[in-house]
Amino acid sequence: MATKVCVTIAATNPAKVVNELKKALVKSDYAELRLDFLKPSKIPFCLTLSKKYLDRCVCTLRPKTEGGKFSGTEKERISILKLIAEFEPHLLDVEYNTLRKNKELEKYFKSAKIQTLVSWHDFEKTPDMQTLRSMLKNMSKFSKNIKIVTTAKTIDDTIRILSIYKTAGKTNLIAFAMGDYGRMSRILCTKLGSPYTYVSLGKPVAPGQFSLREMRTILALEGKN
Ligand SMILES: O=C1C[C@@](O)(C(=O)O)C[C@@H](O)[C@@H]1O
Repeated sequence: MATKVCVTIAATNPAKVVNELKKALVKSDYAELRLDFLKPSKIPFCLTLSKKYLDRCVCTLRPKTEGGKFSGTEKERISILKLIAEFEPHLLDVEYNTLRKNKELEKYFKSAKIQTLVSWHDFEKTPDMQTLRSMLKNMSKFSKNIKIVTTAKTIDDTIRILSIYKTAGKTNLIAFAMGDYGRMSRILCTKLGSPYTYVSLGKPVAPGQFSLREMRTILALEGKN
């Protein structure tokens, strides 16, 4: 099966988002809409403009506490997350820490049968194996789609994050590390079971991201993509 990629789109106005989305989806399987890069008031219009592509989109509304840009209150963010859910994207990325603290939101997504991607990031390090394993276990209570993204400062960090695929069980796990040392994990995660890997359209949105062109070139070396 061909390896799948997802272009992160972090544009700051709805017209640009749709423009980049159209470009991205020519060569990418999915696109991630980083809706936290938009003013909250512009998000509904952006979703309407992107509507026909949303079945290939992962929607993300990352708060500042998790390395995102969302500028409104947490109450606003929760209500926008519910609005995004109504548009039924391919996946709705929701942080583990958001779901853990908000049982009502968890119930809402479950009863509306929303496909969530429960996510957790560490922008400083890659925790030890035991911590990673228990994160995976705890996150799997919320969704079968799980994303754990850490920061690698050594090759051992990169090997450790990739090692958690051994305990992924039936989950759809996306696990890799950011940073230069983590770059190889962005490729290898797809070989270990990740449903896709994140790339950029041009400039990296996160440390170590390959561009769509670079990743497609790397994957084509295998002859199956
Ligand atoms: O979680 C991720 C992965 C990412 O941080 C990356 O490192 O490619 C990019 C983010 O936009 C996305 O939500």
